[in-house]
Amino acid sequence: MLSITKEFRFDAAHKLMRHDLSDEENKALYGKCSAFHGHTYTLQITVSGPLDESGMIINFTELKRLVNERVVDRYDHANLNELEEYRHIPATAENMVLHIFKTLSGASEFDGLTLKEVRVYETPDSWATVTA
Ligand SMILES: Nc1nc2c(c(=O)[nH]1)N=C([C@H](O)[C@H](O)COP(=O)(O)OP(=O)(O)OP(=O)(O)O)CN2
Ligand SMILES: [Zn+2]
Repeated sequence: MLSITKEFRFDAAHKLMRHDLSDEENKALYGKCSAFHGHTYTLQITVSGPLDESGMIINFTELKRLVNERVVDRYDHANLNELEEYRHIPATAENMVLHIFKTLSGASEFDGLTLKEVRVYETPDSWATVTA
């Protein structure tokens, strides 16, 4: 199977919390991560599909425009807890990758293609993956 992958980076802050818990309960559940802190996230997007007349699955430039518009420009230098999608669920790597996959998989730019994998690295050695 032929696929292409493009990688993005963004800086964002968050604290892990559940709104139904007190500060003490969040501290007990999430430990140090219940305090505000930041990450330089890495996001990898993998797309498969047939080659078009230009010899591409999708032009990297078009993929960059789409992912920046839908995700990176919103997330970079943001407090993730204030974004609509994480107002009611914790901004864990798992929830982020699920949301990003859902957001991008509906994009018309991927018509006829398959969004194969989305991966979010919270740190260089910790990541979450959704695979189609
Ligand atoms: N399954 C998950 N576990 C944790 C998540 C997560 O999103 N999914 N997130 C966190 C925190 O956000 C925390 O910032 C990262 O924790 P940790 O890996 O312990 O952070 P370090 O900075 O110590 O990173 P190293 O990988 O050890 O360098 C916690 N858990
Ligand atoms: Zn964190």
